[in-house]
Amino acid sequence: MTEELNEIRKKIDEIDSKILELIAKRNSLAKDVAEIKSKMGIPINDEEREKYIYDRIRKLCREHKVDENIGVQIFKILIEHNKHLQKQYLSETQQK
Ligand SMILES: C=C(O[C@@H]1C=C(C(=O)O)C=C[C@H]1O)C(=O)O
Repeated sequence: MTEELNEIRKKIDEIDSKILELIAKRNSLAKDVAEIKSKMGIPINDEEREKYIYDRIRKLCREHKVDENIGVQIFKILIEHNKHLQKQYLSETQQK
């Protein structure tokens, strides 16, 4: 029983590591996006793009039988954090 639980927890730990790796990859794109937007003179926030992402996430949730609200909540955190990183990057680079 305990061995089986440990095995399952090992799998969960591996999945968590992969999720974190992907979050880091997503975050790392913030600088590139911010750079391009700054050059183009367009705002960091893009509501249309966010709507597209949320609609797509809802669809993926339905396909994978994941609760849509959970999916949207997770991506809200990721998107808000990405915008924060973009703002942080621009304020750091524009000060120099
Ligand atoms: C990354 C972008 O900037 C913002 C952050 C987004 C995200 O984290 O996916 C989406 C739209 C923008 O509000 C983008 O415009 O693609």
